[in-house]
Amino acid sequence: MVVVTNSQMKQIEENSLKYSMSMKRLMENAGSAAAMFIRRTMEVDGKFCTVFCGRGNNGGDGLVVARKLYESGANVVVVLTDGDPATDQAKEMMELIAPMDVALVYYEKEDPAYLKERLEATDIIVDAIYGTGFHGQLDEKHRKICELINGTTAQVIALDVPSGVTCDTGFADEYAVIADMTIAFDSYKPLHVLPVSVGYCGEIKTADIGIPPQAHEGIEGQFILVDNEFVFSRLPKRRRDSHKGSYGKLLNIAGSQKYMGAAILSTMAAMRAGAGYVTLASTKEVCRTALPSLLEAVMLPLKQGKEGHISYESLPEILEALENSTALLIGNGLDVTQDTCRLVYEVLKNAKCPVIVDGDGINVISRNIDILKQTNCNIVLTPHMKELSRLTTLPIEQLKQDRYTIGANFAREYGCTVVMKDAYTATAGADGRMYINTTGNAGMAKAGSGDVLAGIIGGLAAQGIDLVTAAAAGAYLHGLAGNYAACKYSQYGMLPREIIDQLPKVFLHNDR
Ligand SMILES: NC(=O)C1=CN([C@@H]2O[C@H](COP(=O)(O)OP(=O)(O)OC[C@H]3O[C@@H](n4cnc5c(N)ncnc54)[C@H](OP(=O)(O)O)[C@@H]3O)[C@@H](O)[C@H]2O)[C@H](O)CC1
Ligand SMILES: [K+]
Repeated sequence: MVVVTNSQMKQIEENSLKYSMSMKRLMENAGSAAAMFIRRTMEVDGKFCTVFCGRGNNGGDGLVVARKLYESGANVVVVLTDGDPATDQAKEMMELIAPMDVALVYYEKEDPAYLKERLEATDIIVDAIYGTGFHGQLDEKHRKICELINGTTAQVIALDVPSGVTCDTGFADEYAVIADMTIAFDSYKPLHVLPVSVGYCGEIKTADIGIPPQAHEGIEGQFILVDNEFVFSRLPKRRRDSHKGSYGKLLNIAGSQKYMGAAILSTMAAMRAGAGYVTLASTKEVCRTALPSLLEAVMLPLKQGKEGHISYESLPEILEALENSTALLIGNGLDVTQDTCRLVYEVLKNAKCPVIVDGDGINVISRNIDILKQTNCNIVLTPHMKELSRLTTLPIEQLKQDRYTIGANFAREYGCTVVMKDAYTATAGADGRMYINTTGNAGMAKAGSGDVLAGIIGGLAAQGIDLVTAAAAGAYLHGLAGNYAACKYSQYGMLPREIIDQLPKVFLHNDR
């Protein structure tokens, strides 16, 4: 599905002007298409419609819808929420509607009691206050208006964007319009697919507004919704004539006296994700303890430092093992000590295979971010919000509002893939693309889930699956297996290890 950003949409609109299209025509087409969708979905003749129009082009589209619904027999009132239209084409639409028997009221000048009464009698509300031009938060006046809209029983149809939702981030003001239907003009925009905003849209329809196909040339979608088709079209079936060497060797440098479970979970998950060999490189104590749970893994027992972590003296053994590995996973439960910092830096500088850095590996990198520029390998980082905040040195509040832009910029600047773990994990590729994951549930919000995800990504990468795909597909598989685990053990009761147990079911259901 092609999803275009606000600026890409503007570019498409500009391109279309080169093919003898005009802004006025586009607005007329947008409003007409929206009115047609409304007519197709509900009875309009004789119904009460209230159209809320802002001062921008979204409001102009609303004026066209108002005219078309009036022509279809509706009793129409237009409420101008911000005074007269401000753009040329919206002004023209105002002139066209003026002679009609459509009441035009200015929100500020109207008696609130009349408006309340009118809304109680309204069957259809058209939200044309803000479209793609909205940014920031709703002001007090518009919050009141949106509250009125959301408080009615009328069908609410949003034009392009439910007002109060920001196009590219999906960030919604707490009073944003909650629509029953959103009519996206020409293309899906990020807010129509982003998990944070999709709930505000209701049913989403795309309307052809007459933009010629050539106007889309050269516009590449930046947001990709990861679904079953995306994942399983990229995970090959295993060949009957293959052997364990065909599925790669993952070196997993993980664990410490404090965090033994992280080493076990990540190793187990990598094996369940199909890797041919998985080697756990950890302290002797961790390896000995982990062995009964990891019968199929290869153990690389290393010297233990004073604080119970892998000693820096183990570096030569690790580098030797790295030589014949097809992927490296580093960081799960490593602990942050002087030794592990030096170890992570040296290993990253020497690695040539794809590398997945999780947990304490990320914390170590955050202390010396430039290390990412001194490597000769492809890297995936898998930070949760707090770790992303450390990596970018930005507050979590800011990340929550715009993690897509921030994550994409970070990925581009450091040439790596960033899996931003959250209720809805998003993976930023170094090429600026964003892969949105929708699987998963709140039962996965438990210590150890991240180790499982890192292991899955590592297991896929070891098999030669390109890193961005391994990361995006890994997040999807992890979430889906988590959903199966929640069905079996409940969100309260499920454990991260059960996500690993459910992974085979995900593969089985998809003939892998
Ligand atoms: N893309 C196309 O081909 C077509 C798009 N159409 C429609 O146009 C809108 C986009 O229209 P635009 O005029 O760019 O923007 P809006 O109508 O969404 O709103 C712009 C005005 O709102 C102000 N604004 C923004 N945020 C706030 C806020 N938080 N508080 C108060 N006011 C706000 C904004 O002010 P600025 O300060 O940013 O200048 C604008 O005045 C698109 O969604 C489609 O519906 C066409 O009609 C068809 C072709
Ligand atoms: K709108």
